[in-house]
Amino acid sequence: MSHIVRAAIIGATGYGGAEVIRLLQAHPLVKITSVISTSNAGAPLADHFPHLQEVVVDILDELDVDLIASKADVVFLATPAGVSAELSPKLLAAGLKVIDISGDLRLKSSSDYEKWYKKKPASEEILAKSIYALSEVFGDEVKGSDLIANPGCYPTATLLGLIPAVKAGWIDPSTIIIDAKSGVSGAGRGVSLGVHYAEVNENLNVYKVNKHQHIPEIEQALSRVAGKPVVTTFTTHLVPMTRGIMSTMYATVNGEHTAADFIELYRQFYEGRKFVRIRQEGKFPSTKEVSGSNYCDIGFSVDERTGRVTIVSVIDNVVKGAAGQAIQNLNLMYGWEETTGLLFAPVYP
Ligand SMILES: NC(=O)C1=CN([C@@H]2O[C@H](COP(=O)(O)OP(=O)(O)OC[C@H]3O[C@@H](n4cnc5c(N)ncnc54)[C@H](OP(=O)(O)O)[C@@H]3O)[C@@H](O)[C@H]2O)C=CC1
Ligand SMILES: CC(=O)N[C@@H](CCC(=O)OP(=O)(O)O)C(=O)O
Repeated sequence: MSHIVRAAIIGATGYGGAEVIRLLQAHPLVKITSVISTSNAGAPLADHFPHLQEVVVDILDELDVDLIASKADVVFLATPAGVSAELSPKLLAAGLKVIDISGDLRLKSSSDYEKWYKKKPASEEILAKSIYALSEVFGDEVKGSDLIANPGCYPTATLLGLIPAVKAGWIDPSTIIIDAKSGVSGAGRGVSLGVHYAEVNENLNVYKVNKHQHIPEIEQALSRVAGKPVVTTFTTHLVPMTRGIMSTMYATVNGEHTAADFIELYRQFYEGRKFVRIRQEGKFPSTKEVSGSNYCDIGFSVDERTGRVTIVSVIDNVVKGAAGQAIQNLNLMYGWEETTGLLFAPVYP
């Protein structure tokens, strides 16, 4: 029988942190022992998130590494870029396991991190130690590790949709184009003009064209799987909805593979992995069909006229794209069944 693992959440007053709390409170093998805020320590968490009143330990702790180490075994960082690069080494030195939901530890090249995030990178030692934990693909490396770089939201949807085909050599990686769309919660709880209701409602915005920080993350993973450098075109759009990511991907098919062939390839690749669901031929997923859940749903079409495949992949950005996958990785880290505490159906409608 497993012992109960004690968890602390840094960034508990943000969307990612709140979702870690919501999901962990139902996890049978974890107890939340500390919720942490840098700007509101001593205040009740319910002041920020009334929906969490009486759900967990309510008073926000300050960010003090020794205090965290005295209360917890594992720490989730749901913090802005730049925080984990500096904080992770201290947390590890205090004997804690670290699961970082930010982008700080995902890129193995510190110069890429500096270029795309415009922040000071983590040390080479920390970058070498962190495991890029796209659970269904690199999950074998997670067990027993103590430093997890949780994948980004867009990369999760995109990579789960592309990797089986790239690995099998069924698509030409140099032809991949990714058209991605996100709900507004992906931008976090902080208010800015770009997420203002009047700017987003009944509007469709393209943003960070050829400048998005997830481009090097997607290319890093695709290059690893392809065994050669891969560059891609990846474009993001903001959609007037709260949760959800849809990544629509196009690539030239190598050889003669039908949509039915792709479906079979992906079903085999993800066999036994409950959180990736492959649609039947002619069926495509919508974001609402995974909302509030840890599922990633994928559909296919092959156009015989162009020789291209269209792959559509959807996730909930805050669950599979952040907190849910982080808990899936916690499960893998401790050698538990990866679905523990996560097998709930999407919220529909
Ligand atoms: N939202 C999403 O869908 C996804 C987000 N992510 C990533 O997860 C991270 C968190 O995102 P999200 O929750 O949306 O962001 P939010 O802006 O909603 O929350 C971030 C939280 O970080 C805390 N914080 C700010 N500065 C510091 C600091 N210097 N040290 C410690 N904590 C700090 C703040 O709380 P306080 O001031 O109380 O300390 C704040 O509530 C980001 O790196 C984001 O890019 C990744 C995947 C998906
Ligand atoms: C809608 C929206 O603004 N989404 C954010 C997602 C940010 C994110 O998740 O950042 P990291 O994965 O790099 O931590 C964006 O596109 O930048």
